[in-house]
Amino acid sequence: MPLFINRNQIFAHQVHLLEHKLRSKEDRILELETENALLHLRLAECMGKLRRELEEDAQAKRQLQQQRNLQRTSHTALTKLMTQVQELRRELKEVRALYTDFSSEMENRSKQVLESVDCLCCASQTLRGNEVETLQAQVAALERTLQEEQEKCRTEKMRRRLLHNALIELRGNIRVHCRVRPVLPLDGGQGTSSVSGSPWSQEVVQAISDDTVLVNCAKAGSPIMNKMFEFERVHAPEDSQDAVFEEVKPLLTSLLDGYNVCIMAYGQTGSGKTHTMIGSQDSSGPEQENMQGIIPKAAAELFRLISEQPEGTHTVEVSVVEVYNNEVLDLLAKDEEGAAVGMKRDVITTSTGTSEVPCLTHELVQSPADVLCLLSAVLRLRAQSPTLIHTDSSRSHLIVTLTVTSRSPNALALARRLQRVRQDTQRVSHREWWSPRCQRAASSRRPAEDHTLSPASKRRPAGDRAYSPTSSPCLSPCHSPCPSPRSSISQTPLRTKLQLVDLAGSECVGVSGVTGAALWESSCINRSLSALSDVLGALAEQRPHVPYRNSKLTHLLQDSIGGDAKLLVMLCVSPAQRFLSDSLQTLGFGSRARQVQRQTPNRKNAALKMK
Ligand SMILES: Nc1ncnc2c1ncn2[C@@H]1O[C@H](COP(=O)(O)OP(=O)(O)OP(=O)(O)O)[C@@H](O)[C@H]1O
Repeated sequence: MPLFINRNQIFAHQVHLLEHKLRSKEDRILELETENALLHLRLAECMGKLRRELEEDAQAKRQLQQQRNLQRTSHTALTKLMTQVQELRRELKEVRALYTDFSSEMENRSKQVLESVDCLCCASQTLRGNEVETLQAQVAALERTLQEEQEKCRTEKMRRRLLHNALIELRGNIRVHCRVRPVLPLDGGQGTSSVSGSPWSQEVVQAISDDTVLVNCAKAGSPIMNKMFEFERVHAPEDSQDAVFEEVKPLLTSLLDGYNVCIMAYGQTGSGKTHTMIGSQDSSGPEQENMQGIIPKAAAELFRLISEQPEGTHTVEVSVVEVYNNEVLDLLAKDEEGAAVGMKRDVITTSTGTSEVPCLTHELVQSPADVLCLLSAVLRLRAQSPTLIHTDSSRSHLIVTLTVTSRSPNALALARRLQRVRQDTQRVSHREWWSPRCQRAASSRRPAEDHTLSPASKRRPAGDRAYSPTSSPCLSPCHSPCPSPRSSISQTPLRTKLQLVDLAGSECVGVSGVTGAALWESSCINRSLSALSDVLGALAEQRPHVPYRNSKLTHLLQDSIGGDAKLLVMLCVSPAQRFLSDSLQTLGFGSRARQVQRQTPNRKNAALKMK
């Protein structure tokens, strides 16, 4: 073994030892770090657990608080309930007490009543026969008084109506009635078969009294906005055909007093014009009579009135025309084989200024049944076609005219008076017209044939575009009374016309969904109705020029609208929301018609003098 230990070796040994120590320290550090990391992990886990536990704790506390709140509110509610139960018990006790009192009182009273009934029975048994008779007489007298009072009331009502009618006549012989029909499946829109369930069929037009219609114009969801319209008579949906006719009937007596009468139904498509004027055709038997409209009922009433006149003094002729696509068709005309065909006719203005349809077929009728027979034959010819609104939509205006010729002594005298009045009026206006100044103006402006024209037609303003120079003194010897010398008027019968008009309905083509030929029909209908509206507007504003000739319809009805006929416009309206704007338009038309102030006719004065 060497004695000397190399220092280097010692150092190396020490270094080795130190390195060993270092390594073991490093291992220890590594171990400690690993431990530290594990401890961190465990700490994090513990922290998470602790946080969760804290949250659960907080939630449990919240739930506890909620439960406590719930307990508190339920306790309060329970207390209230208990108080209410106590109050109810108290009230029940009071009611029971009241009931007991009441029942005992009732018992007492019924006992008293029974006693008094017993007494009365005894008394009645003891009543002498003549006392009973006195009582019976008193009852009879009371009943009589009641009947008298009822009669007085009826007379008073009638007097009021007559006064009302007189007032209307003073206002110008135009009266406007309105009929609101019931809500029908067609109001609900296409494909709807029931009246309920569709917002369109909501009732917005209502007859609120005998003479007032109320319209709720508000849109869905917005506040109520009402408009009121007043007419001479307003019929509610439940009013029957008879009730409607009763209000029209008094007009017919005027026919025999020398007035022309015109009854015209106006309204949008499907509003009930045909139902009102002609009636329902699909029912049979006695029911059919109730469903008859104004035309058949008016014919029956006319013949009834005639039956009260001296026998054989009155004749009635019927003519029926249709205004279809602004053409006048004679529905009673027959072809060579005798088949009914709608034959085209013209409308002209006669020398007396009245409108006339030359060559129009007039059928002599002897009874209302004859009129019905003719009517049902011509209705087959009338243009009809289905639209989205109405399956039997009339595509034309129908004008049924009953001309009454009266030869009774009274009528002949009245006719003489009328002729004289007319001749005098014409002479005066002729003198006014044919003044030297006018002569000069006329000779410079008009061709030679003009002096065949009547003063009435000469006075027509130049703006009236259909001015006809072809007028002759008498175009239709049978149906246009013309001015004649005084010697020839002595036997002229009295002729009056009853015109019954079922107008075609106005329609919005977007809603009715018409195309092709029906679209053209629609535009013709709307144009003629707006011409009618223009005529009324011009008359209401008393404009010098009234555009009768803008349409065949207004030209045909010229005498009835602007002349001295008694005119009744029957406005037909649907009550439903779907047709609100159409209904407003119809009611506006009626209001305009009411504003027309016509001159009191000369024939009225003559008729009054006759009486
Ligand atoms: N007051 C009413 N009561 C019961 N039903 C009615 C009434 N008015 C109309 N109707 C019914 O409503 C429908 C349409 O009526 P109507 O044919 O008279 O309409 P309109 O006005 O003549 O239509 P259009 O102008 O299109 O010919 C018909 O089925 C008719 O029976």
